[in-house]
Amino acid sequence: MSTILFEDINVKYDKTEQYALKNLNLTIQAGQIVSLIGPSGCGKSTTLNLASGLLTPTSGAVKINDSEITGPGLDRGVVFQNYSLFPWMTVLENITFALKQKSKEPKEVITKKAIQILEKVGLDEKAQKSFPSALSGGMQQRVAIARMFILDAPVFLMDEPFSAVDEITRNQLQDLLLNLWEEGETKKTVLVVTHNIDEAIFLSDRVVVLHDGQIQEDLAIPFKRPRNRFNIDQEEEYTKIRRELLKAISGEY
Ligand SMILES: Nc1ncnc2c1ncn2[C@@H]1O[C@H](COP(=O)(O)OP(=O)(O)OP(=O)(O)O)[C@@H](O)[C@H]1O
Repeated sequence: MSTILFEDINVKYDKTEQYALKNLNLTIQAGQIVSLIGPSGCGKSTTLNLASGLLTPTSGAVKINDSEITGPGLDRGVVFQNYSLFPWMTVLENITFALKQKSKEPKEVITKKAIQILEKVGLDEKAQKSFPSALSGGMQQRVAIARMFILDAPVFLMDEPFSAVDEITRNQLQDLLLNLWEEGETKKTVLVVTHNIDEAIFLSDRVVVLHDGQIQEDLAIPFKRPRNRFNIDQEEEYTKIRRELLKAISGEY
């Protein structure tokens, strides 16, 4: 199990005056799902890119357990908004290619595992043989989620993973993510960037609101798992949390 630690982080991009992140201290406990939310430009993707190793902080350190992150690594699975698949490979090849990087098992075993996970996320043989461009956005994100789970990294990083799909598909993908996460023997540590308050509440153990590169609010989400979206939004606590987050996001404190 892996804890992600952001320690005294400052980030200033080249040729900019402002700091994108200022004195950020944040710990994502092992096995927790934490959402980052906040207005456009507040530093959500910058924070996620630090954890993925695509970006180095100007000062401070990002660690997984005791090890400082110095670049991308197989210990972190990543899903972006605009599908992280190789367009020149079929869906099945996208999964087997990823698995081959990690596993020395025979080709037949790898193919069998890939087919199993794709069936589990609801992609039949026809979809498996298709190229990503022939699939809907929702189906492509199913492939990206399948790949993330089969690679079995202890940390998942997701940048607006469901924002390009319609609301029904979005709900289905959230359920898929939570079902796979709950099934896991060792719980993955998940950091999700989203613009959607209801998504953040439904998925998360904690929701962190960023504002101008600083933490504005850090709220625990108390609802028991497994969650049912049609039950939790009836609870009084839900309305209270939603209101609190909305206020923090819009800068009314
Ligand atoms: N490559 C870059 N070069 C210069 N400035 C950047 C770069 N990337 C981000 N920034 C700036 O850093 C700040 C934080 O950006 P970031 O993308 O992390 O915000 P965000 O909260 O993810 O925004 P959004 O919700 O619009 O995706 C913004 O002011 C942005 O303009």
